[in-house]
Amino acid sequence: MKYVIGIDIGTSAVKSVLVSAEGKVVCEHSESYPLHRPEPGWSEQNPEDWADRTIASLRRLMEKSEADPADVEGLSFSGQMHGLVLVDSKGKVLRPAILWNDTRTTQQCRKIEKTLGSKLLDIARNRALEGFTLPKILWVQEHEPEILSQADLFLLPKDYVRYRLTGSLGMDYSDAAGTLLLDVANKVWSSEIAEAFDLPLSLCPQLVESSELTGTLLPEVAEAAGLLPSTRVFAGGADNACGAIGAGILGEGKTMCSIGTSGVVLSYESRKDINPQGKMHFFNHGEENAFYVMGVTLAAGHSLSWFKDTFAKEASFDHLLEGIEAVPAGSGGLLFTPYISGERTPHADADIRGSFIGMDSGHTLKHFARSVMEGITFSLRESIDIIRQSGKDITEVTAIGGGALNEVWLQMQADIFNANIIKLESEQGPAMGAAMLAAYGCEWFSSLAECAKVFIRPAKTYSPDPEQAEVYSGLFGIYQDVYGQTKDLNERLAAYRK
Ligand SMILES: Nc1ncnc2c1ncn2[C@@H]1O[C@H](COP(=O)(O)OP(=O)(O)O)[C@@H](O)[C@H]1O
Ligand SMILES: O=C(CO)[C@@H](O)[C@H](O)COP(=O)(O)O
Repeated sequence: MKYVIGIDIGTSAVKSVLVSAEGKVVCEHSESYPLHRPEPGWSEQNPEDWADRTIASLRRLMEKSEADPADVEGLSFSGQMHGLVLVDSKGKVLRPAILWNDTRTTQQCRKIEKTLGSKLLDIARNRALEGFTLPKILWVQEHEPEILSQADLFLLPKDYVRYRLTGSLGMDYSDAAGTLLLDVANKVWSSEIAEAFDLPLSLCPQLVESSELTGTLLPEVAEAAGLLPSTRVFAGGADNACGAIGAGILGEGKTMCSIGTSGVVLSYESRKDINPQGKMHFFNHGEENAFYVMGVTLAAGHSLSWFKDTFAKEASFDHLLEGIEAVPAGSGGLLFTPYISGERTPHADADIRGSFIGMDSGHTLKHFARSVMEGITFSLRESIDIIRQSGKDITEVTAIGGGALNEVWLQMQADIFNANIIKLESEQGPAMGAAMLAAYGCEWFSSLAECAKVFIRPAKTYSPDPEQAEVYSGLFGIYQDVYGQTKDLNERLAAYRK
């Protein structure tokens, strides 16, 4: 039996899957790591935690599966996007990584817009958002110049882990697209953007394709991970690009919805010359010379995990959501907006915060839990609508991420999106996509699409219930009004956020 391994460096944990040549996930293992919030709006992780937990996760995967290490032909990565890792010329990390959901960089975003004007959308194809990497580099330039002056390279989370496992440095196009330093259509670093902010182009790592061979495991890493030093390591991609591969979003007309820490609605795009004018993200795919458009809910799964940790800490997700189907659609008039860390799509607003509207003395913990799930899903529906308005037909959506573990949530997605929802055998889309990149890199298949025919296993389809869809359609209008009605209140409350 031969295998590949996919590793997803998520925000909450690293997840590893061992996948057979038939595309079956024979074993999976997850190791979590902390997220630090030293100031309101900041979000940091220690890159060493990612590397350490990845090696531990590989060791446990090999021990649990009892697979022969000689049968593991290759591995690859998926990683949370945009996080800034600065390393010196010896590869030493210079400060904690600043993550995708850190919103300290509003001023730097305004500076980017002012300096580049329309060139930003022409070259990087995306607007300046707090989560992206260039604003983070400019924040370090302004607030910690002594750190930036020591930096030899910037890396993204999975690139740092790959470097620690193989000793080789590089970044793939799908992740580079989320930095705002890439000329997305032409697949080169933009000297124009770098020069505009006095950044040397040498700060940007060598660019590679996601399926490119980048080396083999360092002997000491191989020993610690229970693998062979000859194991081939392929570059990998952004978690959303890998999620797209793992969900089979490999052709026009295909759409996925991922509910991880963030929430994402993503549609395949083959044209490199479209410019969504910043309404949606537009990034390079992990498939060569393909792209995708995407909308992001900053706190999707995070809203539910925040709710659980705050109000039902001892409960598991399954326990918290047990019986949730008995609460009617609309949660008895309780409406939640998932803006607990600000929002991206359609409201690029780092200052907005969440609300529960319509609290009633009859509401129970279950009403609140259901309204959190509904609010998250309404937010994702806003991205579905923008993609539909751009001319794409969305009748079927593949669901991945931790949120796809709950059947009621899958049905809710069908009802709120008014589309069929496909659940796959494994919800581990990004890790599966990384495993597929390794399988393609190992030349088991002639293309990712051929690999998808074998590796992607639909398990169940959820179709919209017309009555529920009708109820949700009415509520969606009310949901959409909450942003405008709470914006000013939240701006006034911002002074009290300490
Ligand atoms: N059993 C479950 N039912 C519903 N939602 C779940 C369940 N388990 C996890 N989740 C949701 O999935 C999220 C984690 O998803 P995951 O894809 O692992 O995230 P990430 O890749 O960002 O680390 C949690 O924040 C939670 O909201
Ligand atoms: O910022 C984005 C995409 O632009 C996020 O989607 C991150 O890539 C993190 O993803 P998860 O940890 O939620 O999978």
